[in-house]
Amino acid sequence: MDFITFENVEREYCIGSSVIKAVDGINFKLQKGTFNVVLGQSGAGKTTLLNLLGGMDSPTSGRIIVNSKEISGMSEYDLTEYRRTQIGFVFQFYNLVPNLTALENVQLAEEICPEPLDARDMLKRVGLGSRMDNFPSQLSGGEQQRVSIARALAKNPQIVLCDEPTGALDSETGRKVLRLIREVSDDLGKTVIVVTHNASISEMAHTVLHMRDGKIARVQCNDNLKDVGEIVW
Ligand SMILES: Nc1ncnc2c1ncn2[C@@H]1O[C@H](COP(=O)(O)OP(=O)(O)OP(=O)(O)O)[C@@H](O)[C@H]1O
Repeated sequence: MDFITFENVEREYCIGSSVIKAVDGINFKLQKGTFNVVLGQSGAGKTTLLNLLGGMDSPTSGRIIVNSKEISGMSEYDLTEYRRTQIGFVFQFYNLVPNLTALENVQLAEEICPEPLDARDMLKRVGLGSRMDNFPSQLSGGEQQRVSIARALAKNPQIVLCDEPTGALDSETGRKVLRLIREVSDDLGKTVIVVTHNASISEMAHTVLHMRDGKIARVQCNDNLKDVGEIVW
């Protein structure tokens, strides 16, 4: 059964008298537990798509269905609940709280979710078992991104949304972070969606949504997924 469905979804923004169609009538379906990539140039509508799926924005028209529930048209109250319980976010610049340790940053997730996973376990899972008491400023960029992945996982969400998760990292660290995100989908059965400019990442995804000018120009389905180590960056 389809886990995520977008049906004729549009998102317009009005600026003065002009209308920008950030997302312009898109249709796609994604399956549970898969690793997916949204690819496109700057301004193509990738972040808008991610925000719509994450319940941070609502479509101007069309339907978004997640796990058999329509989230387009949900009340603010229900959307807040959806964001809290179903969605983990990983951002390009980590968004960690600077005056909290790695552990405390991950524990934040525990406080807002009904069925969180153990923060210490999640930090161990991302290879930071020995760095739990460090503040973000004491960690490298790749380590900070791993804390943010642990924080997203600690919410125990169905879906993990990643907006340019390797954008601020060098290529080797980026590979390690991507391998970790892929493992999350493989081992924990999470549905992962990664927004990126980096076309080479698409070879490790089940589904690639190629976006251009707010539209999905092509949906690419891969049967033989490459490991991140096989990808030419
Ligand atoms: N809140 C907003 N108000 C007005 N216009 C917006 C808003 N959000 C996005 N847009 C516009 O919608 C279009 C798509 O933006 P979006 O951020 O989704 O693209 P993107 O593919 O993620 O780009 P990038 O890779 O540069 O982040 C752009 O023209 C952008 O300026």
